[in-house]
Amino acid sequence: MELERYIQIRRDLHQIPEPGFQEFKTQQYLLDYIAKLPQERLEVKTWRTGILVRVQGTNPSRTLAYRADMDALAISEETSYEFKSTHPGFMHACGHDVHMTIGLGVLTHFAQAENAVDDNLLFLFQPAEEGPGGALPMMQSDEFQAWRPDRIFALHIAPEYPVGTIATKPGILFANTSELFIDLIGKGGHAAFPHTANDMVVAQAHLATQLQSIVARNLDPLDSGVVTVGKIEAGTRQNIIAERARLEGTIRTFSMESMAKIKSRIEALVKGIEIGFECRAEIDYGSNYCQVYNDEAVTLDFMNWLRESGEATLVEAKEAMTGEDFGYFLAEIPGLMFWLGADTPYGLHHAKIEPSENAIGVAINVMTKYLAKAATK
Ligand SMILES: CC(=O)N[C@@H](CCC[C@H](N)C(=O)O)C(=O)O
Repeated sequence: MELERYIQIRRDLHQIPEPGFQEFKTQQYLLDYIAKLPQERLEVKTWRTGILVRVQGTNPSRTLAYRADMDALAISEETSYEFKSTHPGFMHACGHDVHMTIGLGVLTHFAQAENAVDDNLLFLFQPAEEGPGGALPMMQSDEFQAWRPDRIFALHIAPEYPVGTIATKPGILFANTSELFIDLIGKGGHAAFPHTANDMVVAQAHLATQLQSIVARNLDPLDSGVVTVGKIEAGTRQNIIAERARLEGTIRTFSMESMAKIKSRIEALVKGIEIGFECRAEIDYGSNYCQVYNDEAVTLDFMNWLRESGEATLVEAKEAMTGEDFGYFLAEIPGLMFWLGADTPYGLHHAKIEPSENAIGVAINVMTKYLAKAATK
């Protein structure tokens, strides 16, 4: 494997980050690369801005899939890279450039005649993982259903683990998620006459603080949940009372009961704000992802193989409050997701994150060897 070649691909992809369902340049870049591979056993389809590539097996009885997400985040990059994003305000800050590169690396290996395996292999390049969610509609598409796999695998870079480490576990790995958008609509006015207005900056500040009481006071302390407000917007200038405010956030839980409980508490608190501040509120839960639940048998097979082969250092992962629409694939198809050590001091979604590119070689090696074993009778 030529690691330099894949590092260059990752850098190329890093420079063209695009938001969900707008991955046009990314899709073209991947298609151009795929077109240069030996085509004898390849079949390629596009679905919206995504791509499906099937590598025909020599004696197939099933199909094994690897899925990579494609979209980027609305973050202004602050890395030390010379190959920074060329799309102002957007950045691959969640490793999807790395995930796609690994997908191309594994695909390149199996496209070579000498590396043919018995079963079919399917490579999914999926749009819109960060939102609004590409996994569910991709799964429901005719393109996917015609090639529906029997097993499915995905990985996610993990800043906190050293390169050469893979962390996973059977059962729940990532949380259920729901986006959260709350609009508060009051009455604007002159800054000097607050008694004639309903100030949505003050209402929003109360609400943002109250929302933090839900996990602390309404959830069983032995359960886990997150309510994060990541963005607030209000007002137009310093001497005008704001007529509108908007809070944007996300909810995370490990059970649907806790998700329902948190949502009902949000609704009660928002009602209280409406009454207390004589305003109107609108709540929108945006896109919701189901938990990432790793199939027990498939995960234990992968973990045992990794332990025995020594291709990477295996760590038993803990559940995380991250979300992933890959959970939709796993709800129907046995498979697993794992964390790939990428050793960077900045976390996912940080403007300075610089995942180690050596992780690319580790993952290509692990996935080609594991898929070769799993797809050979
Ligand atoms: C791996 C990762 O970071 N995934 C995202 C998924 C976001 C889902 C949705 N847009 C939301 O915010 O609820 C994450 O933030 O965990």
